[in-house]
Amino acid sequence: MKVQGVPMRSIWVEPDGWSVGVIDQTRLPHAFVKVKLTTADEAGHAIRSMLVRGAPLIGATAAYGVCLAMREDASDGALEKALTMLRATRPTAVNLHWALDGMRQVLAPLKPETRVASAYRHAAALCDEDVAINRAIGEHALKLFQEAWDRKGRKGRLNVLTHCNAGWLATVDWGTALAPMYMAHDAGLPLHVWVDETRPRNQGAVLTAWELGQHGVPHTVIADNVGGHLMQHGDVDLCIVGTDRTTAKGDVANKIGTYLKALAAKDNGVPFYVALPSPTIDWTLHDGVKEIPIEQREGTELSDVTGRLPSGDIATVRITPPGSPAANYAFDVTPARLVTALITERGVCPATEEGMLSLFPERRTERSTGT
Ligand SMILES: CSC[C@H]1O[C@H](OP(=O)(O)O)[C@H](O)[C@@H]1O
Repeated sequence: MKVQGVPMRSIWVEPDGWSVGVIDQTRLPHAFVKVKLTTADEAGHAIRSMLVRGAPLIGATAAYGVCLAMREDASDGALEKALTMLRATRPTAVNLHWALDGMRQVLAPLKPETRVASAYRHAAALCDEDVAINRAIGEHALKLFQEAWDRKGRKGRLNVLTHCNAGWLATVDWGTALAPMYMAHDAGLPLHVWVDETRPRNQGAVLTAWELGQHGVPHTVIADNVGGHLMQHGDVDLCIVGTDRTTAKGDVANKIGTYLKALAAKDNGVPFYVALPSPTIDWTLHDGVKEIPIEQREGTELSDVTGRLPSGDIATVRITPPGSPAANYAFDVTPARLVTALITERGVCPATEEGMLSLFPERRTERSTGT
């Protein structure tokens, strides 16, 4: 997408042909800072610290982390060490494991001296595939936006609610849940986006609002607990969110608070869509609530808030009493029964096993043979 009118992706290989450029998302929206990753450890830290975040971008960063590791030492031991380190960075987004499994599958059979070039080729292909997937998701979701606008009699504006950031900053480009927002806005559909602030890391208030503002998409930042009230008063025409891991039966892990939004949507008859790139499907899982690992992060992410002072300086302040512990669950699981439909790069389907297999029939044979 564009930043100050300049097209760019969220991750790129620098002109030196090997170091990896990313945007420091912990500095947004007050500063736009690019960071150069030069080692696998720096890539691992970028993921753990959420300098880069979002399931697809985590996968892409990990893939380039393997590239950086191979530059230093392309031995079998170094490959396994890098894969293990990167795999341990964050537990919930399955794209991380999908990307690393792919890098291992490509590199392990090769002679060490050929691994670096192959690693960069595969990482680049993974990024290009992500962009194509997200563009396709956007096009499929755009049709749902247009249907919602028609149902509304094309009056007023189309109010869409989203949670967290599933924009181009969470992917290599376009985003998943935000891709149709850009397309709808560019097509002239009078879209307005309710942006959940998304405590405690505030990916909505900080990242989604910044992205939409950069593209000129009308939006309003709201507290996480406002969405239900807006739905009760007919001010939300549809919800669309991203996902970090979706099971073979359509249970959706996403940023903490998504489940509560889905409950409110169900109670008010508001369509609740999940933008789902296929690398985010974990075909091995069936019961998301029981089986999807939920990341728990430092309590200080909840007890402390960082922002810009009137002086323009950036500061961090504590908002909780010194003695109060804070529990920081980073994701929750929305059961498939609360999801109106899954929007994948191959089209839209019900959040059911049969619905997903109808779009990914090759998985049917795997499941029947247990491969
Ligand atoms: C398109 S995946 C975006 C997904 O990732 C976010 O989590 P985090 O910011 O912690 O990486 C959130 O769950 C988004 O929906």
